[in-house]
Amino acid sequence: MIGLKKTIRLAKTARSTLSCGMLSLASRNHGRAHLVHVDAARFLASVAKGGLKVDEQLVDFVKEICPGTGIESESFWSSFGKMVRENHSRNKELLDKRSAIQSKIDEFHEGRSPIEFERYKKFLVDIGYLVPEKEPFSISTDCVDPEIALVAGPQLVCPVDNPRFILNAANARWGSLLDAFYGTDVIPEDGGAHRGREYNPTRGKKVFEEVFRWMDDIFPLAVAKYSQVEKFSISEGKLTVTYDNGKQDTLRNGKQFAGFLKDGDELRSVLLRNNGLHFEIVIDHKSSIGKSNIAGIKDVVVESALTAIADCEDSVAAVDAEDKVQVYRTWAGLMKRSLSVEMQKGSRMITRRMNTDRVWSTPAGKELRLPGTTVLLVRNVGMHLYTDAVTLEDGSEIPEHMLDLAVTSLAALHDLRSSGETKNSRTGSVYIVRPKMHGPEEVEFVNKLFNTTEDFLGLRRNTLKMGMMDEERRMTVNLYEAIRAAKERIVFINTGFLDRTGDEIHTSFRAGPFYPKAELKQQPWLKAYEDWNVDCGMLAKLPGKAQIGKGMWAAPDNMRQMLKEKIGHPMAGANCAWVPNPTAASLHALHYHKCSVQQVQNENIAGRPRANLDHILQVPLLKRKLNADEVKKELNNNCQSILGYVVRWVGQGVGCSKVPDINDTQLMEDRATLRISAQLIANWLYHNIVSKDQVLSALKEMAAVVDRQNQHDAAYTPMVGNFEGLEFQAAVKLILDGKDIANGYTEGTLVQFRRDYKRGQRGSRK
Ligand SMILES: CC(=O)SCCNC(=O)CCNC(=O)[C@H](O)C(C)(C)COP(=O)(O)OP(=O)(O)OC[C@H]1O[C@@H](n2cnc3c(N)ncnc32)[C@H](O)[C@@H]1OP(=O)(O)O
Ligand SMILES: O=CC(=O)O
Ligand SMILES: [Mg+2]
Repeated sequence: MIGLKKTIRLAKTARSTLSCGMLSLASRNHGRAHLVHVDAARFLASVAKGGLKVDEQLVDFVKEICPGTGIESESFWSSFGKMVRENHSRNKELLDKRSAIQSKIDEFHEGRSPIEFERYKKFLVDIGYLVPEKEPFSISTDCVDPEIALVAGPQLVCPVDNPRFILNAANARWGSLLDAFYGTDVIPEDGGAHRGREYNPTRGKKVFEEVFRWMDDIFPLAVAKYSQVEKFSISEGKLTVTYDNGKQDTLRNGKQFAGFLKDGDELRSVLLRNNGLHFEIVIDHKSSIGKSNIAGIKDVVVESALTAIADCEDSVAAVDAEDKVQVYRTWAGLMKRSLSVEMQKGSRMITRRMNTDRVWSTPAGKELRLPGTTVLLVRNVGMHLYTDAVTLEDGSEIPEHMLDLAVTSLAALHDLRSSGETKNSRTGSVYIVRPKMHGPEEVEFVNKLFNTTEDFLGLRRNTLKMGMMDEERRMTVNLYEAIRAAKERIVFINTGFLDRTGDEIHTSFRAGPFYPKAELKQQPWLKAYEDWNVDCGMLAKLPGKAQIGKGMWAAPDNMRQMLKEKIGHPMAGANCAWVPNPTAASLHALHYHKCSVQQVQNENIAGRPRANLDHILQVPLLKRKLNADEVKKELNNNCQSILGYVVRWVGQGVGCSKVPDINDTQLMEDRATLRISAQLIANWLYHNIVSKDQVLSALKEMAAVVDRQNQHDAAYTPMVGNFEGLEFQAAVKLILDGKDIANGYTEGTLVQFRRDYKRGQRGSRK
């Protein structure tokens, strides 16, 4: 604990004041005096490094991960300090520019309805929102792993502050298709095929029927069906199947046979390949599942998530040095491949670690080695977040993304420098996803920070690759130029349609009320935005070097619907699309077998006219009258989602939750989905579709529902009876202040309330 005397001494010497655990420091910026308020305990527990004040937990952590990277911690802080000092003002300038542009747009719309389109478009050019496009170009990114550059497949996203989940994500390269069908709603539970605690053979039979149907489709046999196969064997480098009538057959396309494994004379595994993705038939006649079918198939394992994003951003609640160290330590554990978790699985304790490579024999008898893990990318936070884990000497917080960039890159040196057989990147790259950038100028700035980071970590130029989220409206409309600004290191453009929807509302907030959430998705802007992203990616020649990616399937329990619909992503020309968990990755992988993305890109997309920018700029304003029931339902639904998510964020530090909507559909909620819900209600409030009283009473009504949903969670504090509590108040603020919160981002509010919550907890522990 910090001594009171020391605190008071510092308060005096720094011409500062101390109140309620907060220290107010007098500071000057660009010649102007201002007060900086900092958490006294944190400020005093920080250490001077590189002209900054760094929380000692972070100092210790950096010391801990430096050995093996070739970087000394002192030199790291000194270079990092220089980067921050040289760039924090520019960061602020760019954020101010966002606000200035937004104010002009607000002014444009205020009191003017409907939008005069040509005038609006010209105005966007005049204020620098829409920038002119320059001459054609192609990206030149090199040293990209094939999982990103060449093979299309699912991309899993996972909060990096949860070691149990993130290890699962790293290992989600391979997943059991039998389990994916058995354990989800893909197979209906009627006709005795229910899921239960014990294995249900009726369901098991249906699972096999369904899996064989997919195999017949993807890896057809020349004559008959997989359900009729009694035996798999290998002779003279060829796969032979023997049917139950004794006849023999082989694959219609022999090239799909990629490898096998034998135990003595017994065939144990048959490996098939299609569109660069693998499918393994595991054979064991003695296993309980193997006994249930004539061919002795114990499992069908599919190559699932080729890549996974370890998320430091919207699915994570990291508000201070303690949380950031947890995030970074887990990422470092992945980069060192040393991360492990002792965990209870059923009635057993197990240790989860990262898988090693998998090895088969090729048909020609050579070794075939395939990665056992996904290629990991790390998503840093956006430019608008500031952290108190490191401050300038005057106590003001530094841009958190700079810290993320430097520390996640430092940790990744363990992978780059590793001489081990199994590496995250076999081509010597580090993959960093950058969210919420608003156009080329910001990309250029971030690109410069990448250069600086490479320089002080001693990395070859463009080792640090950039994944670029296309999730802000100003980013979308200037995407081609944004890609150009990072053309030597870009490895993906991904349509984060959730943030993008939130920004769609916030940007044109004053123009009028927006459609309810479900209808918003049906409006022309969304399809135009999705197509435009693919078109810009094709024009800049991403295929073969980088991914064109699509967004999250946010209903983790609706796998049947996902299996039906998410094929739309590869069919639209996307090399990857996001899934919320490993099972979804195994199922979504089937889409990339059915659809060759390369073929779609070459035949359907290359050369087509680019999607229409005018459609993207059509603001999806409500064009019909909503009745009272519709308003109430939408209001309740959004309040339920907001509270269900916020209550765990503020009270438990959980950044991503599964929250039931009003129809009892479990939805993945993160900061981006929160942004949509909060912005929509704030927008309706502003345009008098709902009143403040209606909002507050809906929140109270839904608080009771959310309390009930969480009643079995011992760590949960109910909101009913505690409406003054931080959890409830955070939700209120997100809506009531939604009009004025920069870009409608939720993180500032969440962080503030979570920090207060943690401070309160620390106080009560004293
Ligand atoms: C807009 C955007 O930014 S989208 C990107 C951000 N969103 C995400 O990253 C979503 C990630 N997904 C998740 O966090 C979770 O799946 C949630 C919160 C949606 C649901 O979590 P839960 O309710 O705990 O999941 P559920 O009970 O269905 O499954 C838990 C099991 O699945 C695994 N799992 C769930 N999600 C993931 C994941 N993303 N990666 C790896 N494993 C996962 C867990 O490890 C656990 O298995 P285990 O017991 O063997 O460890
Ligand atoms: O980050 C993803 C999104 O949809 O937002
Ligand atoms: Mg997002």
